[in-house]
Amino acid sequence: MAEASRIIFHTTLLPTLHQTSSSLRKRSPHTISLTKTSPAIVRCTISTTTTTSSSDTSRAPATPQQPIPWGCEIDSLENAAALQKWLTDSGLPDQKMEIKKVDVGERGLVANNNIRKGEKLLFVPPSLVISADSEWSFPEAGEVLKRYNVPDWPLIATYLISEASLMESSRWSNYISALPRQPYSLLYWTRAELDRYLEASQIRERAIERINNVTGTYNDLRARIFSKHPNLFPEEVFNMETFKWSFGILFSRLVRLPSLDGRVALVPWADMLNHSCDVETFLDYDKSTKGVVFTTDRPYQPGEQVFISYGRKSNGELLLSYGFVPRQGTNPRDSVELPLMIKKSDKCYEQKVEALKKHGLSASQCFPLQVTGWPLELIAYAYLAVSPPSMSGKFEEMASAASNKNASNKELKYPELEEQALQFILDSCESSISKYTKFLQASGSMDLDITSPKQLNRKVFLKQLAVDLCNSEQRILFRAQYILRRKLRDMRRGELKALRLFDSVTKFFK
Ligand SMILES: C[S@@+](CC[C@H](N)C(=O)[O-])C[C@H]1O[C@@H](n2cnc3c(N)ncnc32)[C@H](O)[C@@H]1O
Repeated sequence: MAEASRIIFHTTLLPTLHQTSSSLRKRSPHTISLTKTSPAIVRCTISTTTTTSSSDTSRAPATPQQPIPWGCEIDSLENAAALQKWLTDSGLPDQKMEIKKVDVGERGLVANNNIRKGEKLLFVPPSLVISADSEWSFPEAGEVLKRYNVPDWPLIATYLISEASLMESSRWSNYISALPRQPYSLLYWTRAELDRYLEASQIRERAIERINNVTGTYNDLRARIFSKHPNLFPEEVFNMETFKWSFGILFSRLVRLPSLDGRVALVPWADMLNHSCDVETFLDYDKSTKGVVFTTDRPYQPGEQVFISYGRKSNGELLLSYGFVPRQGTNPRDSVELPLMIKKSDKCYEQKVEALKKHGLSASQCFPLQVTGWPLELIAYAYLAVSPPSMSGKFEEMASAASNKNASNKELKYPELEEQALQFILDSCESSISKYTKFLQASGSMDLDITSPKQLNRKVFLKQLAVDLCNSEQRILFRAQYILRRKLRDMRRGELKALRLFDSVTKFFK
């Protein structure tokens, strides 16, 4: 599935983060009423008074918010048969899979026939795909958004809400009824939950940034477009709550199709496939069969769940967009963000920060560590951090290598700084490790303030996800710590040996 580029929200929609819940118009309590908005089309209006939508995530309420009135429970098969029938009636060819309850991912596609390795599956035709070009049931609403050049993500998010609110009147009603009412995603974690459970992980920052982007995007659409066309975009339907839902759906289901120039789309049916870190097969548009397909990288027997890859993502990224953490040690692409920083007490602090700024970096920067190693950029940053004033002539070169814009990508070598640079990275690793240890130790005694069983379930679930994430991230840090300590020990032993040799040689000449 596609990863939202952070730029997407900023292209034409500038996030303005000043709208607070108090400034939202007051409405009656959460109700579903069906209001005729055109002779042929019925639009569902919903209210969000019971929710506390806020641009400031720190104001988010501590309890889950009112569910939106469409979609279904995430683990429910209630609308799956209707979806499958509608897809078949609408041109989806016979399938070798069906929607079932599964062990991994709650609902998924399961083989009902033998499937060979290298076989193409799905063949979802373009008419069953939702993209920025899809026809709107309310064409006027689509035309307005296109006039304002709204980028694909917010456009599709608005489209989904518009179609969902039409209930049975939308051609996508069977699809939308089978979508989760509350997608698993960090968008649904409150600020307090992010602070509490993800304190040790850099994913917390990413989640806050993402929530703020979604809020900013909605506020911008509202200020620039919705408020000027209230008949097309009534606030009862197009509000923060429904946008959170639609962005949650997009983050967890939208796919980028490389053969269609990387265009993004929701692909009903294909989006029932769950992710496996072992699988190396991705969805794409197949020009020869004119459908969205994937090619199996292994055989499946009837009854076996079929998987695709959502991309080479770390466990943190999977939690951020899809709301799950793979079992520890099963994700070869797993990584952890290691924060590094130039100390304010550094004699060359200003010069170093200046050099970093020139290359789009700052005094504190995160780099990904994998079990298999770390990027050259991280080493370059570490060299810069430990460089003495006598090496100021090299700051520019180091900063350039620390940014991934360094075209040659060749490793910098400063033997005189190597030991200090490795020690610097080790110190950063150990400081991160201690944050994880603190969280993991405290996690056993958390959640004593629970007042209801529903709250308990949510808290236990979120805590388990956080514990799984922290264990997997800490494991990578432990590995890096082991390697760094060994390298430093070898280096220091080597130096000691050289020193002893030098000592005996000087004695010899005495
Ligand atoms: C594209 S949808 C897949 C279909 C989904 N299971 C459903 O029932 O709608 C992505 C969502 O499926 C679930 N999922 C996918 N792969 C998973 C996995 N390996 N482990 C746990 N949950 C998974 C997550 O809830 C994720 O947000």
